[in-house]
Amino acid sequence: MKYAVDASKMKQIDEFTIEKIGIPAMVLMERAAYETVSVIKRNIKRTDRILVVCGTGNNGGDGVAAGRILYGEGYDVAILFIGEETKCSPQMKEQLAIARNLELPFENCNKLHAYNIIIDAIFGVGLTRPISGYYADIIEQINASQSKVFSVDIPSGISADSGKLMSIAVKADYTITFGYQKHGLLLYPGVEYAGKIIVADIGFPKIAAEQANLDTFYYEKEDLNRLPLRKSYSNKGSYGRVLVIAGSKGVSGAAYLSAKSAYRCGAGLVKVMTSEENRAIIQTLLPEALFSAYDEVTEDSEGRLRRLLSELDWASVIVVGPGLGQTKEAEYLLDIVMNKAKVPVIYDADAITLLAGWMDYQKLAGQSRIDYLTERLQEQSVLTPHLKELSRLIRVPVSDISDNLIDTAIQCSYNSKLTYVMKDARTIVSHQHQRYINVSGNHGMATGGSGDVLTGIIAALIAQGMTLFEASCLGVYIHGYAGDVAAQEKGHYFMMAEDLINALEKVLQLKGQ
Ligand SMILES: NC(=O)C1=CN([C@@H]2O[C@H](COP(=O)(O)OP(=O)(O)OC[C@H]3O[C@@H](n4cnc5c(N)ncnc54)[C@H](O)[C@@H]3O)[C@@H](O)[C@H]2O)[C@@H](O)CC1
Ligand SMILES: [K+]
Repeated sequence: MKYAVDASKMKQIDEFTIEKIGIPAMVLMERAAYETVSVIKRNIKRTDRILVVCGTGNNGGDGVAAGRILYGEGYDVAILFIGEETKCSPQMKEQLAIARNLELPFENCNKLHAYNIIIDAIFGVGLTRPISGYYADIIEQINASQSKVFSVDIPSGISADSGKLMSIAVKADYTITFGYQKHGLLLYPGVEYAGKIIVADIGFPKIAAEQANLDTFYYEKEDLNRLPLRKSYSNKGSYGRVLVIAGSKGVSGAAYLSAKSAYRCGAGLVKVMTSEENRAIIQTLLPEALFSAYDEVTEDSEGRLRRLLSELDWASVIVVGPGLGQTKEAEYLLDIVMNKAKVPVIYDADAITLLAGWMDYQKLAGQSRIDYLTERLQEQSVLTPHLKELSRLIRVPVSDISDNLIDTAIQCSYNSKLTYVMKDARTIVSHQHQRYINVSGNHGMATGGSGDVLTGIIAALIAQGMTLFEASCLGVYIHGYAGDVAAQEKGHYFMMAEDLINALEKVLQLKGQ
């Protein structure tokens, strides 16, 4: 598990390190420059011509210092300084003075084509407004060049907070980022602009991060070790009972995928509750699953309610929604789950659309929609909307959500005990003040049934004793990792949801490796 920061957290860490600990800003800058140089040296030739493009802030200062170090080692380097010198930060002024004392060559912009390596040190985490004019022209020229580009801290033009373009951004081959991953390097489109990302330690002390209360993290391969322990002295009762309330007349695929994924991730028992019509197909495709019809024709309504309640009591975790439809019947089932379930519930797909419909009906808008969910759903609930479903749920346009993923996640969960899994190319899991950004997965997973698999995985992890937030983060990571394995084996075009389930075999075996 690693933390990621936005611009304001990074500033807090910087300031604490400099002001409270007493490490001078110039020392940090020199270390940043050395780390940058060491990555660059590993990836260029002695004969390359290097242009360092520097802005007025400390990002520019890092660039000038890196240029100076390379120059000292005999590389062919020039500095292109863009901006007004009077507006430079104190450290940038110092770096410029040192470079001039050493008579480093300074270049002007129309010579960009004469260099084949560009160090992009125009803007870092201090970028606060859209880029225009001269700066935008230079960035356009960098992107049009054939040069190999190294971005210092973050590609200039990418928002460190959201990953969005501040009108235009440098397309880098490598990004050397300091101290911590930045949100903007993990989120789209920033991740595509960054190229290969190297997180370099430049000596921020641990205590600086602690006082900044870092609250956003991501997982890496070793986090697969978080999978719940399996004990040798155990039986199927030890690993929980997942009830999947899914599917409708003639729609059985979602229920099957969810239930099978839950089994494949270690759940002890999985029961599919679906339409009687799906009995034969579910029992044929997944004989391991228990079966219960929610629409048995022989029952009266009281008998039916009693049976449904006993199924809820049987479960240690409930999934409701995949392929359930939006009929009166689905509404009835959802209502029972919302009011009667005493165990964790994962609300997915049609269940989320139905919830949105209820709020439309009650004419709720804005924050009151989020508050309604907080009040109406029991604390032990996970909601797994993709952005379109989330848009319907909280009545915010999809474009606004995707421009402000992290802020939306904060808004949904800071005052609530619910866990939100906001599914996108970079899924965000949010619970109270903590957020997880998922970095596994690929576009081959944008295929029918992929979400049903995720729901099953999360349910299995909850069934085996993980907290809802932990299970959601790890579930999303495993799901994406399985997608990466499937893409490798089958290709992005060919792969489909069933391949994700098959790939779980390899992913889960990575635990302990
Ligand atoms: N403060 C520190 O101790 C350290 C900072 N470091 C570097 O410093 C960077 C942050 O430095 P700064 O906070 O000085 O900020 P930046 O260097 O990222 O850029 C801010 C400068 O650009 C200007 N600016 C912002 N948006 C603009 C726009 N759209 N058009 C034109 N000008 C614009 C600002 O007015 C300011 O002068 C980090 O990304 C990192 O590279 C590193 O040296 C490590 C230590
Ligand atoms: K930069």
